[in-house]
Amino acid sequence: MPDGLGAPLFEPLFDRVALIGIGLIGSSLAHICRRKGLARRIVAADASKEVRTRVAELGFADEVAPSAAEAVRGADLVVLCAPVGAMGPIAREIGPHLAPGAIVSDVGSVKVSIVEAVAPHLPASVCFIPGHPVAGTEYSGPDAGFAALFHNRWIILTPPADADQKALARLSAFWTAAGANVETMTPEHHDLVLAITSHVPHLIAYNIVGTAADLEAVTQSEVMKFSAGGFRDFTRIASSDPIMWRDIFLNNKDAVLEMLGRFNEDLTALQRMIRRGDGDGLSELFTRTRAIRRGIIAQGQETAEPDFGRRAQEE
Ligand SMILES: NC(=O)c1ccc[n+]([C@@H]2O[C@H](COP(=O)([O-])OP(=O)(O)OC[C@H]3O[C@@H](n4cnc5c(N)ncnc54)[C@H](O)[C@@H]3O)[C@@H](O)[C@H]2O)c1
Ligand SMILES: O=C(O)C(=O)C[C@]1(C(=O)O)C=C[C@@H](O)C=C1
Repeated sequence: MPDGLGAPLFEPLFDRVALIGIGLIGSSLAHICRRKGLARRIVAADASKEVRTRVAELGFADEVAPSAAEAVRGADLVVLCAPVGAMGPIAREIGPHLAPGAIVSDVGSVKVSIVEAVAPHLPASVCFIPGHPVAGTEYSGPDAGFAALFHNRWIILTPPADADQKALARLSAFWTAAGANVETMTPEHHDLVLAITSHVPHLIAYNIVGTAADLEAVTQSEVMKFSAGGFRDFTRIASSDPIMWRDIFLNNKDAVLEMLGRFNEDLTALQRMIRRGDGDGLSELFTRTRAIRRGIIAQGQETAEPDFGRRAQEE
């Protein structure tokens, strides 16, 4: 049955793509590279021996390198797919082994701190174009990836002002062929936008699930038994990878705290409406928020019942 991802390219866009860190995102990139013929050779590296063994078993890479330094040798595209806090140390390791002219990118969920941590370790002969696919699930690890993850999702690239335009076009073509829509912006703006659209929502989910877990008047079995709708959606988000999210909050501190300040002010206003019995105020806000959800669906960013490969994972 056709998978909706289109035919493979006639010519691969890259000779050797090195993916460093093979969890959900790294393995999804390997799958789509293979599925669409984006690279002549896909090389995988991961700090964990267990993960390297599993990647070799799963067979979605042509080669599993013993180290990141080995993986990047001769690569014309290197994509760092590790947790945000690991990007700087990886850049330090691979810097001396990068091929001149290589494009180096990443998929980290924050951008300013990654640019600061990675750029100083890269030689002037490579082109560093940071990136962030706004696509994911609550699952992690090399078994979690699937080729359609980026399909019809955004990839945000944050090229430096003096970035090589040919390299930018080549990386954009790579993501477009992977099914994504490309947008460019500064790292600072990226971090502010993602603070409100992704980071604070995750913090709220972690917080509400933690609050429910700590209640004395409602038992744990009641929380589980009556989690049919809203709370259940929060538990999905709050089951996301702890290391990944620890690193995101530690590395997008200013923007997250700024958005949390705004969130707290609005929450206080809502609290007041409830206390004062301001039904008009509540329904006016809820009408506005419903329109936002409908706008997202109309843009095709969300389906009524998103799956994102979850069914396969849960079986
Ligand atoms: N999960 C999502 O929804 C999502 C979406 C978009 C972007 N991101 C970003 O993508 C990156 C990867 O996320 P993921 O969900 O694939 O994580 P994951 O936990 O599934 O996989 C991360 C992998 O990186 C490896 N790793 C850790 N340190 C390393 C190092 N020093 N060298 C080499 N490998 C190392 C780990 O062993 C693991 O296999 C993160 O920066 C995250 O912020 C995640
Ligand atoms: O769909 C989910 O489970 C996600 O949390 C994906 C999500 C997001 O917040 O939208 C999470 C982190 C990423 O950096 C990008 C995407």
